[in-house]
Amino acid sequence: MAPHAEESLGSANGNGLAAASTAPVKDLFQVKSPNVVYSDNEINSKYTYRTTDVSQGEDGKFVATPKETVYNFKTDRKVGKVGMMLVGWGGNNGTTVTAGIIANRRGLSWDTREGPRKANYYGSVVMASTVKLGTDTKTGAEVHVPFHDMLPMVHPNDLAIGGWDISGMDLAAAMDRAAVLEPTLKAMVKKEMAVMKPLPSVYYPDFIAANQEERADNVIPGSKACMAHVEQIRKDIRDFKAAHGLDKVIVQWTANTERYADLVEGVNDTADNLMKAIEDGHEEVSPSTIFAVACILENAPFINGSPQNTFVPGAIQLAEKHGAFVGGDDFKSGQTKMKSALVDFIISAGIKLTSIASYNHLGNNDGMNLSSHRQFRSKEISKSNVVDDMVAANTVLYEKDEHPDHCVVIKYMPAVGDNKRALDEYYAEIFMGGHQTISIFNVCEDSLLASPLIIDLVLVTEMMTRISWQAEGGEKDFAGFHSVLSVLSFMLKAPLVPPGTPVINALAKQRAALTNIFRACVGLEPESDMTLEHKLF
Ligand SMILES: NC(=O)c1ccc[n+]([C@@H]2O[C@H](COP(=O)([O-])OP(=O)(O)OC[C@H]3O[C@@H](n4cnc5c(N)ncnc54)[C@H](O)[C@@H]3O)[C@@H](O)[C@H]2O)c1
Ligand SMILES: O=P([O-])([O-])O[C@@H]1[C@@H](O)[C@H](O)[C@@H](O)[C@H](O)[C@@H]1O
Repeated sequence: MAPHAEESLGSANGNGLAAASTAPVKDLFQVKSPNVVYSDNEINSKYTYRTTDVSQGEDGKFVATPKETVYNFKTDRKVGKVGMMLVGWGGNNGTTVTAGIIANRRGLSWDTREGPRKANYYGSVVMASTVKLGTDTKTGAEVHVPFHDMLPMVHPNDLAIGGWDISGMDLAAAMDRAAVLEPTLKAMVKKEMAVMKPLPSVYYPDFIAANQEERADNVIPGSKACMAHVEQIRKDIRDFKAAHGLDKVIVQWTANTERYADLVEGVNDTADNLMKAIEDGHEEVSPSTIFAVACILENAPFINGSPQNTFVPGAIQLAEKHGAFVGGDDFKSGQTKMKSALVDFIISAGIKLTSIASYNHLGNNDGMNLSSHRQFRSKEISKSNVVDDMVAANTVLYEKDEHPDHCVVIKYMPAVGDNKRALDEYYAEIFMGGHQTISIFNVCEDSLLASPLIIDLVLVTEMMTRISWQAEGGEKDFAGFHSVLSVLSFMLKAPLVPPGTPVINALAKQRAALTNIFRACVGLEPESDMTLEHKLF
């Protein structure tokens, strides 16, 4: 039985899947410390953040100075009723994640040719991974807890789900079109999904491949930016929130990859110019930026799961101005997720990676859209930049501006459908003139890897709306994290970061940042893995 019992099943209708009634979640652990105070509504922690300031003297020698900053973190323990609205809801990812949540909520099992399968959240770092809490006082063994239990988080089974699509197909028919899930599972969720209808969306043909036009039968009138589109999307969000009695809505772009928008001074360089460009119907304002602006104005966090530059500088400035959360870009599901771990291992092992060849082919609609060069170019950028920080960090192996050869190839092969074939070759120089070649062949249903990321992005983003911070002794009152949620980077290929801050792509560092920020909210130190208790005795 799913954690949230049958009687909590929400109904499905044209507004989408209703939220389930949230059973109160019990704490799996409490921290016993003078720096942590639990009340019914809040967890308050005092956290000493320890870093090292580095300066370089005239003689070129570094001087490293330990630094301590004390923060107070406040976490609202009330989860409330949460909705997820997907742009591109009728696509492979949108239909798959919706069916997956219904199956988990109902605790479904279904037959496959390899035997019975049960609903699960595998591939979700929040729902299917654990975090080391500490060491057992008696046995010295490590104690791990489910990531989801680190803080009071919303459960995906309880999410209300809705969204938009330029294709008006109902979710059951769209799930069939996606051809991702087993027929036995589809049959079990078909009835609920057949009554779910995507809301009409904005469609500016020049931003996605021309081959997408045939499915665009559910569009809001107008083929370029206008304020009426912004207001319609804002109204859709308000109506969805009211229809399901929600406390908040998180919106994600899982629609087609768009071409990059040109960055034009006076058009999308500032918040005011972007708003004026929308008023004026400027052709460089994309549908995804229209959604971003609408969500910012509606204070609904907006996450971009595709690689295009939705967050033009004016959109970032608008989010900062309104204190609204944004995040992106491009779900990091398979080939790139592996690359960000493998490159980190190779280079941090002192092996000189000199060439990365990344090829994949797939036959789903995403692949068809990417068969158009301008849309592929958006994806090529997000898939290529993922090694930059790891290379730049190793000045022993690489001269300044030296980096491995790196190519990204994506081909559309309809026959394989959603079952993406990814082939990678990593070529490296090793000791005394030797070479190492690592070849990887990775087959996966792309949407089954991306759907758990959509869930993680909602869960972590929603959690971030309930965490505030204050510098100890500072005049400023408690405030939210910066509008650009770089803490989401573990789920994204091209992490969006606050302007002027570094981009971290190394997968282990991204996960550590996420888990250690959650640990700080309950007053726990980062996990150092030093295990001195097992070395100094
Ligand atoms: N593993 C993955 O599946 C994966 C990984 C990383 C990124 N992505 C990105 O996620 C996105 C979705 O992937 P998918 O496989 O679900 O693609 P898909 O083509 O199956 O679904 C996209 C949906 O968006 C709809 N759409 C297009 N323009 C729209 C608009 N302006 N408003 C509303 N709906 C619109 C389409 O009709 C379609 O139903 C793509 O951009 C893809 O590059 C996917
Ligand atoms: O996440 P990842 O596996 O590196 O990259 C994937 C690409 O390889 C694939 O071609 C594309 O269709 C998916 O949208 C996704 O971006």
